[in-house]
Amino acid sequence: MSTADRGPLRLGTRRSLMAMTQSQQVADALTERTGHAVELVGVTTEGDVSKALLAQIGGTGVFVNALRDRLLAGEVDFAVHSLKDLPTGSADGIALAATPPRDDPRDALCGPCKLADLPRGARVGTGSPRRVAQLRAMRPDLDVVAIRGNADTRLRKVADGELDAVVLAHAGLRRIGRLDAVAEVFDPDQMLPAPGQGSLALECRADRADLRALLGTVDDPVTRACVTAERTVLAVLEGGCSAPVGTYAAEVEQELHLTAAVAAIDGGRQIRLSASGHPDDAERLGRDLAHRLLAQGADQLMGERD
Ligand SMILES: NCc1[nH]cc(CCC(=O)O)c1CC(=O)O
Repeated sequence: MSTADRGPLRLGTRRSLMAMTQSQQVADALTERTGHAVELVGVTTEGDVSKALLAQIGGTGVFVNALRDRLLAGEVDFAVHSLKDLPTGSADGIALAATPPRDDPRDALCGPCKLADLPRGARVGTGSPRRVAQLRAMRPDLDVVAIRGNADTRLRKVADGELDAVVLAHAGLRRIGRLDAVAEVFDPDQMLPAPGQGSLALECRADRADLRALLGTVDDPVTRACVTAERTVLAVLEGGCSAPVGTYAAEVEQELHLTAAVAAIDGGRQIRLSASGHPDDAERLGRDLAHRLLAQGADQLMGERD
């Protein structure tokens, strides 16, 4: 039976507002391009129920594995993930069928004022070692507090006065309709985003050529090249989403520009390098840059924990 005979395509998604919103956007884009109806199937993942800090459980696919299990069992046709939550290694039997056009990849400060105007010793929440390291590099006086929970929960801690500010992904805030909370959007020169931040990933079973072609209609090759370069840096450095690794790639006039940094968690030292090349060589660009970072001591910096 071909895909067209099966009724609506079943899209597996996490149940959070952010996940549901981004999945519905993908569903609408697919229906517009292909005429296929798409229905959302909510799936609870380990990352949604575990209380552990992401820095401890992250990088191992806690937001992803349950969705992949549903794909392999044939219970859903494809899954939509935040690309930043995908482990860098490939998964048996699973294909990355599309990366739709990327949303804003930058991080945002949510609070009463810009970072420079926060009082000395202000309490700023984030669970990400990458954000911790870069925040401390800019403002060593801050009290950086480890938090987790969905974006709404984190914003509530600011509203309740428990924290002075939190750092969140601009893309996620836009998806949950909370750009009103943003006081400052960090330029990548100040804070390099996580590899793949702001991008989505559509996965399906590798043996479903029909689906891969159908999902490919929403793929954006520029996004694919950028996130390939970024994720290759992370893969070579063997870090997950919990590693203090920031990257940013952009394509300008058919040239791919990539910047990557590894930062000590105390903000004391950072190694930051850039390279450019052809978008078709995205993987090599990422690999070469990662090896240059390692040659300058990146692995030693990543190993330093406080
Ligand atoms: N790990 C949680 C997560 N996964 C993706 C996003 C944001 C949206 C995106 O990057 O696409 C977030 C929240 C955050 O970092 O603020």
